[in-house]
Amino acid sequence: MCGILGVVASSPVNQLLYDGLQVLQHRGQDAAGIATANGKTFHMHKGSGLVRDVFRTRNMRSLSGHAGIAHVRYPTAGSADNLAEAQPFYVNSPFGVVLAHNGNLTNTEELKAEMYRHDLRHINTNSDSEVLLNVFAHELANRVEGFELSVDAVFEAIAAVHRRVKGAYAVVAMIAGYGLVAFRDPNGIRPLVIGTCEQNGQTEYMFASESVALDCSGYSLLRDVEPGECVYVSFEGDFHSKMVAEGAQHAPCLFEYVYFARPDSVIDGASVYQARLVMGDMLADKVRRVLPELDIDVVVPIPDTSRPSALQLAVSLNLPYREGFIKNRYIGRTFIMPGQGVRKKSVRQKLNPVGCEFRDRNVLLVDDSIVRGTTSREIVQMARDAGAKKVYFASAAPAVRFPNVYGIDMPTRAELLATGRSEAEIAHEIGADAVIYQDLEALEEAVHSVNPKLKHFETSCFSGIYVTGDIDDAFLDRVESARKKGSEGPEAQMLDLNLNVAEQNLI
Ligand SMILES: O=P(O)(O)OC[C@H]1O[C@H](OP(=O)(O)OP(=O)(O)O)[C@H](O)[C@@H]1O
Ligand SMILES: NC(=O)CC[C@H](N)C(=O)O
Ligand SMILES: [Mg+2]
Repeated sequence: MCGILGVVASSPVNQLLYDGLQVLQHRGQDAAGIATANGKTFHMHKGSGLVRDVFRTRNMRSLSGHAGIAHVRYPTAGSADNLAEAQPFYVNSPFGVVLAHNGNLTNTEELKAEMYRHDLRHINTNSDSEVLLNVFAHELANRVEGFELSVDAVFEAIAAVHRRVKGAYAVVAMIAGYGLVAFRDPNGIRPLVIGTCEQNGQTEYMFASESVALDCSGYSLLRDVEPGECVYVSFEGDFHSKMVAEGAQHAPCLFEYVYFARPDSVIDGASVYQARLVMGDMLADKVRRVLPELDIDVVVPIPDTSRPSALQLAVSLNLPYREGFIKNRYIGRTFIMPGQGVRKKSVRQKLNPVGCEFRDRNVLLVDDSIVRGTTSREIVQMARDAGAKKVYFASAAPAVRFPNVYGIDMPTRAELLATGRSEAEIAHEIGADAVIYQDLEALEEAVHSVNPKLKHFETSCFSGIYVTGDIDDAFLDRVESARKKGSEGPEAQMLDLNLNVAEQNLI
């Protein structure tokens, strides 16, 4: 899950973008980049690592201009350590276009072949985002009259992008000399909000993956970019928008509410914090049903993300809530780290038990989700080592049994703890006395209750139902066999998919 930002302002935006990226750091820890527009010139700097490590003063100075886009990366295509896949991406025709993308395309291989054969465009990395940029640039070039670009041409180009591209994409892009474009896929799987701020007698616009970036930058949340909508803000600050996708149907990703987004963000009109509180209430109901004897002395959250749900669960069950694990504030999020080895090591570095909360007690550990089981396995053992009598483990999300193909690195069924296992087997696997999962209907209801307008969700990792309608067993099998062949990380998968394209379409 990456984080994206875009801004059209009336004064330099380099610091604004840097500060905004720091607030979105939880969405991607592998690489960061900023591109600014100054007249018809783009300035860009990107690198591997955290935001604070990528930008030096000299880099910041070179990022001049009153408009810009920015990105923090959590790779789901290509590889984690390939700097060439850090974003934004740049292409020089037409006009010069830069683009930053959150999500994952599901027809990358077909598009890549089309690019090569019909559009005569070269794609130089394994990133789906570079493909997306080139589709946009090609469709834009087809609509340029003389040397002028009209707003309608931008809208038509994005309409054509929606016809060609499948999967999840929330995007900010800039066209040199013209303006900033923001759009979201027709299902609105990935989030994108618009904020405004009055400065120097002008309305400034900011686009961000999460509203928290607006709050911290002094912008007010205006609304979300609608699924299938295209928003265009000229560098002079003129705002235009149009619904350009056919058959858009809103189905935001449920996992944003479970794990990815910061709790202080509002996504698609639903407060993530409130949704997590309701998840806690609903999970408490489930715990009551599964453990009617309720032989629990204390509720302990697994920091950070599960805290609001765990707190509300404890309130609902009338049980003490205790911070039994202390989190090292200098270690990042474990789940989005590349490589199982580093993820496993990081759990122990990140979380340490407070002995007195476990000794001779029956504890209910609460996490937002169990994916690979990296965290839960280690945590249950730590609780036992600290002297717990019984260890129950509750998850505010249902069992994750299916790969995610829309921008979360859960590519194979084999690496998901819950695939092919009953709840008793999962409990055995992580060493817990029992595991209690939220029901999917309850999770959907939790988010729906916070914004009743949200009726459908992207639930594939729990349900196996893929909203874009183009994912079948053959697709998943291909991803899985690519992953099996290679080492860990999305790299092997994408390399293999590209080979498939070469075999099927090009040679
Ligand atoms: O079953 P797993 O594969 O371990 O994945 C699930 C865990 O990973 C995440 O924590 P993470 O450390 O990434 O971030 P957090 O501090 O925001 O909870 C999530 O909150 C779970 O704790
Ligand atoms: N998680 C994401 O949004 C990833 C964006 C893009 N697919 C990449 O791998 O760089
Ligand atoms: Mg966690």
